[in-house]
Amino acid sequence: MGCGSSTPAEPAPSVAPSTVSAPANKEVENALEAAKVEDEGKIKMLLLGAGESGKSTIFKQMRVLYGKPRSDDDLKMFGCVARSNITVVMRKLVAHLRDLGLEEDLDNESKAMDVGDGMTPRQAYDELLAHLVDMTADAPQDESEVYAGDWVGANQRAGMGANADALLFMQHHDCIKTLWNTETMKIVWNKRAPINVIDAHFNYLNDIDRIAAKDFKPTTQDVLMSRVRTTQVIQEKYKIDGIDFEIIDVGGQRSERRKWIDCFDNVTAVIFIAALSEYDQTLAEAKRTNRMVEALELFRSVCNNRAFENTSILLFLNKKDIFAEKIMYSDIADQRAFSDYSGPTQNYDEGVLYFIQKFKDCLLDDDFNDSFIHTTCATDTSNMQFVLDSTRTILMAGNLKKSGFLGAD
Ligand SMILES: Nc1nc2c(ncn2[C@@H]2O[C@H](COP(=O)(O)OP(=O)(O)OP(=O)(O)O)[C@@H](O)[C@H]2O)c(=O)[nH]1
Ligand SMILES: [Mg+2]
Repeated sequence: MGCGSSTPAEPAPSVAPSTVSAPANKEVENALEAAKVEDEGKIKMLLLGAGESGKSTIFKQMRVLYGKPRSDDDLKMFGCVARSNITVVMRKLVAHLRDLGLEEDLDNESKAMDVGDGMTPRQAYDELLAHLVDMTADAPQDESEVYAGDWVGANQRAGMGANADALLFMQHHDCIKTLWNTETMKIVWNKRAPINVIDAHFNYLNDIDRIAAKDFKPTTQDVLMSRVRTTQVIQEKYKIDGIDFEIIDVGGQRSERRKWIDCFDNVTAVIFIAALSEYDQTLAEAKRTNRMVEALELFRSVCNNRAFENTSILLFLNKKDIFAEKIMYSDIADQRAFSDYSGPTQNYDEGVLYFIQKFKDCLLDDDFNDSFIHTTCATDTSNMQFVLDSTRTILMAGNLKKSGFLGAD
């Protein structure tokens, strides 16, 4: 297989025949046979889907459920990423507050508050606008001073951009907290669809003090909620109940998809992940394209790809938690692409069924009729344990042939 990987596959034995004696030849044959048998018993799962659908989160859950605990070095990197994620989301929200013309609301809120010696929401907003959005403020404080005694600190593995944003978080977390806790910000949050923020970072924003603390050590949940765009094919191997599993994660944004084809060989199952909650959002990389429309098109092309003729295809409709929340204030039928939705508003079950049908409509034949589809929350370990265990059982039984699965959970 041609995938680049963080955990390279065992190299297949290869020796040029002309240089090998007869007994050695036998050894090579045996080794090749052993490798083939090992490969045949192995279950190879490929995670596919558009950007931000949740592939890497499921990849991380495999490690939580079946792999080794993270090293401190890993956790420091994720700590740095989590802090930078907060700066990214806040930068977008502050700019959006301005674009929505809500500064006056913030002023009114500030006037009605008695903050004593503390800062008003308007002051917090002005500071964030200068430092995070317009970059009109002075150069930041010395990094070593900010990170003195900090467990996470700066982290080379997180990359330059994440380090710069994590530093901004450490310098302005008081302002971020003050502004986040305003009524005006609640309005901005509910109008976030056009600005493509990561919904899971809502939880980070509600936990600023812990994340800014010098002894902050990311929890498993923090790691699962952290966001780094995948730009490399990554694979990991697990032995579960004596069976070898290999799971492959790829980048889902448009520019990453040309790398997918290198991973198509000998795949037992494709797990296609689509975010249910993204029906009212547009792509990060193409602002005019609805994310759900993109996911449907991508699903169509994956299911009808000849490379997967003999491959099981499973569909995970992910981010069900965000979908459940969003459906209460963002109507499916308000989206041009889904104006044919005729079910009741604010109805989770009807909304899910509608999108399941949209995915089924992508198939040329009815092979998928027997299939199982899971609605998932990739950041919820117990939900993923249930889903991945049943996926595993079905794949191991070998009774999934070019289909997916449909199971209410
Ligand atoms: N609330 C919630 N957040 C989720 C869920 N699944 C993923 N996320 C979050 O969504 C963000 C994007 O998820 P990723 O796993 O990085 O998405 P991806 O599909 O790997 O994206 P690319 O690497 O760009 O292809 C992360 O911050 C996750 O924590 C979910 O079911 N619920
Ligand atoms: Mg990813």
